[in-house]
Amino acid sequence: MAGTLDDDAITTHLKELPDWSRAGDEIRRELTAPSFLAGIDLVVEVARAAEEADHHPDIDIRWRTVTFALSTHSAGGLTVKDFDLARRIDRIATEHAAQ
Ligand SMILES: C[C@H](O)[C@H](O)[C@H]1CNC2=NC(N)=NC(=O)C2=N1
Repeated sequence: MAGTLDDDAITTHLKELPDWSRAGDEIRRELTAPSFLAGIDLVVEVARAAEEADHHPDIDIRWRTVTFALSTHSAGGLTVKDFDLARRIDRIATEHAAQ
């Protein structure tokens, strides 16, 4: 299993992910989809990517606003798996025109 990253490594990863912010042991991104259903489509695609990676975000859906939170619960902190999935979510968001 991937080990937890230290503060320096987390800061370095976050520099490449400007839409994500750290909140303790997790990173978060809030997105606004063009419509409620577009947000749901985005969530479904992220869910497929999460299953493929066997790594699952916490997801909050409020009309067109979707928030993803990533943490590696089994490791007790942030690992490369979180940043890999964050990059994947960014690509999916771009395809869905979510900001
Ligand atoms: C057995 C399986 O690999 C684990 O339960 C996975 C599933 N998805 C997970 N997702 C997240 N975010 N953190 C985990 O520690 C985690 N563990």
